Amino acid sequence: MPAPKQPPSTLYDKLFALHTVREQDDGTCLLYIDRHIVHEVTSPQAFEGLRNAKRTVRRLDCTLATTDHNVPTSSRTNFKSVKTFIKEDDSRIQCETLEDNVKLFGLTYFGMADKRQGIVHIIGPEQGFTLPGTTVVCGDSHTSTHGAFGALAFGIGTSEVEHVLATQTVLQKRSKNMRVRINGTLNEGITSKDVILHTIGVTGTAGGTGSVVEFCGSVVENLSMEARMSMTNMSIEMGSRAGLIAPDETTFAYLKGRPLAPKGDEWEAAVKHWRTLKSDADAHFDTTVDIDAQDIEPTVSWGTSPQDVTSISGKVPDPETVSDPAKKKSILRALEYMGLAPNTPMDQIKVDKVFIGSCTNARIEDLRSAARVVQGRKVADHVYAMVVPGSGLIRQQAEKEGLARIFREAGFDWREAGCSMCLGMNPDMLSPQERCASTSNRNFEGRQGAGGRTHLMSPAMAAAAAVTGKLSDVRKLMQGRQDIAFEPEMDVASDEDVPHTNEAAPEGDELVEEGTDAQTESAAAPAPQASVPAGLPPFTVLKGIAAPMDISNIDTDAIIPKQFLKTIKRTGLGVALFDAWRYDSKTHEEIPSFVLNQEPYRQAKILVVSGVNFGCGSSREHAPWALVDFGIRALIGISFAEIFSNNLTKNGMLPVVLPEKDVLEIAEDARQGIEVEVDLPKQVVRRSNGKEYPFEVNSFTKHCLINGLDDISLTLQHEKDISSYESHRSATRPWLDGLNFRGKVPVEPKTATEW
Ligand SMILES: CC(C)[C@H](C(=O)O)[C@@H](O)C(=O)O
Ligand code: SF4
Repeated sequence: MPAPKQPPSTLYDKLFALHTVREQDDGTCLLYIDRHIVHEVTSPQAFEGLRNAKRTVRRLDCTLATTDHNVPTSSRTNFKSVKTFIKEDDSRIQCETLEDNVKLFGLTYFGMADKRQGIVHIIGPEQGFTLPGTTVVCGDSHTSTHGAFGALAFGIGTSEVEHVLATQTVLQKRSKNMRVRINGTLNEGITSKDVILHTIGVTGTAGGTGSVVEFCGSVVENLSMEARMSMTNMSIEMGSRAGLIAPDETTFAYLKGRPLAPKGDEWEAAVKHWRTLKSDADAHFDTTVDIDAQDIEPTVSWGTSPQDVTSISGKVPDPETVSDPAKKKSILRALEYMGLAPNTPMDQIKVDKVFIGSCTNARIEDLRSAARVVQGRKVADHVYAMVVPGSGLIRQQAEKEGLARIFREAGFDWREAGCSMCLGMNPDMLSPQERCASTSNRNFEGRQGAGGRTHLMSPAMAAAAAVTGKLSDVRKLMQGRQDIAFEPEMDVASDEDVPHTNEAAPEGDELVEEGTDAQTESAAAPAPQASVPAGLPPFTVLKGIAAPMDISNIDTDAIIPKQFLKTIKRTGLGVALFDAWRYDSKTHEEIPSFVLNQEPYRQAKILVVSGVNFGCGSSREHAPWALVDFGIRALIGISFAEIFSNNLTKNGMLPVVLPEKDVLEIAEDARQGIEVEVDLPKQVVRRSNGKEYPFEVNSFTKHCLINGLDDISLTLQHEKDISSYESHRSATRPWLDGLNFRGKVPVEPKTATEW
């Protein structure tokens, strides 16, 4: 009998189906995770959970750890250990905690002494750990980067990190399908960073909410892998769950020969499978956005959200010309923060600092493109400019190609790999009011340092700003210039002949060679039995004071700023909730006008948000932890960012989504200090006048919240399904098993009983 004809599907639909271990009646699916990358910021509490429950890491061969956010980018020539190298206590503790967990659980780890260390989203692709057709997760919102390979890649919160470590799965609902089609030919001097900034300007930061976005069209097809990654990296800034690009010959050529990519016959089999990974011609997309390449100019941001962009030949917007009051208010607020006057030509804005780095633009091509602009020029006198390669290997390659020399001769600071000034969790930070031309992805208030002002742009544009001292059209600087070719192939293996900047063996890194056996053995260790569900406080009916907030796009950096992410605990963050808005930065006294500093809102149990897209940006679960620690258990709003919303429910909190009209009515009670009731069993919000507002909630989420159930124990009840999925995966996609890896791996893991 012929196989039933499959309906046309999108690449996302195919990837989702390929990874579904089981599906519940309400559509919640258990998805198998092929690749898990771990960093020091979002993992300590997850490992703590595993330790407490005496659970092990299910698939050591599918998990890779590195340290990136907290690491100083100063020279590592004298690096001995994290303990002696990292001066800030909280940063050091977070990195040491990762190293302790790496040893305890037996993870593969690229530590600071290893030249393969770097930003999570750079090292995964660089090593061939990220592969087409896989699911990739990390406790980090920019995991979307890996979607450039045709992988379903998305950020998760810390509770989900723990879930993946223990079960190698996540619970997911299907997203909608969105397509961004970019056709035509890019003009001279336009890079993929301009393309994605322009696209976000068109869609807005909430344009992709609820969707997985596939980028396609001739422009995308002609981009290199590095350039594609800059685009999928920023797909999270459109609010989408993930960004995807169908794998093609460019993808395969990039991956071939990478240390963790399949080899020999497995390579052939893998490529055969990868070639099937594309959307069918007649597949249905819920939304399509068409962009004409000719409309894209060098693009820069002027405000405090990645959607606040314009062309370098444009001007700072004038709020007086905007009729929508909410939009006008948000422009006014952004201009005040950015210290910009309306109608200022963008190319007259002077900068103090230039940052070339981050998971968006710290790859070798990015450095080449910046070096082309910089060569033979000097950094402007009043500017401090830095280049921070995305990994130790990129740094090494750039030195080999002479790029480092070009930067140094021009007056750039040439740094070691890490997240650096992208979010200032390490010593690289802006001072208040300092203005920075940055190749990173977020220009939120305080993102690069409290009071710092960020303008997002491409590496070439950032280089142009460095040498001219102001935002500048890079095309003018390139006129009549000969293009320099930087051709050497990048060596991504762990080559012991090439000395790393760290000569000494690290104290903390007890490493053994060739641990593949240990890896495979422990990967095959029997999964622990389900324990009694660890208790979350059950959520039934909540009645209390509701605090009103009416700003749109409140990001998680605002809810809990970066300096508070350096904790290894879940508790105690309530005092830091909305820190920059709640306390004066100089006196640290409460700002009386901020709602949570007022009575009765100090006792608020509910937030009523009458702006859209609350919780956008980072995946930090610290945001819900801070809210719950303050006393908030429910949020009522028009729309919430997806990772944030997920993180709420994993912490026993309820996001209630209602139409704007309803939210505004409830906000009225909130403003008057009247209590509001959220009834989860009946799925209604009730005002004191008795008016009820019904809301939707996924039945599985409702069940877990009402019963205070933790997902891991529930998932482990489906151990048989997970194991049989794994057997099928090994039989059909064997290249995904085991780390095909000749490098160093940590000492053997302890077993749960040894703890
Ligand atoms: C620290 C981490 C949770 C965060 C993220 O999720 O994105 C960070 O990488 C960021 O860019 O804000
Ligand atoms: S966005 Fe910045 S902080 Fe986040 S992972 Fe990328 S480089 Fe690091």
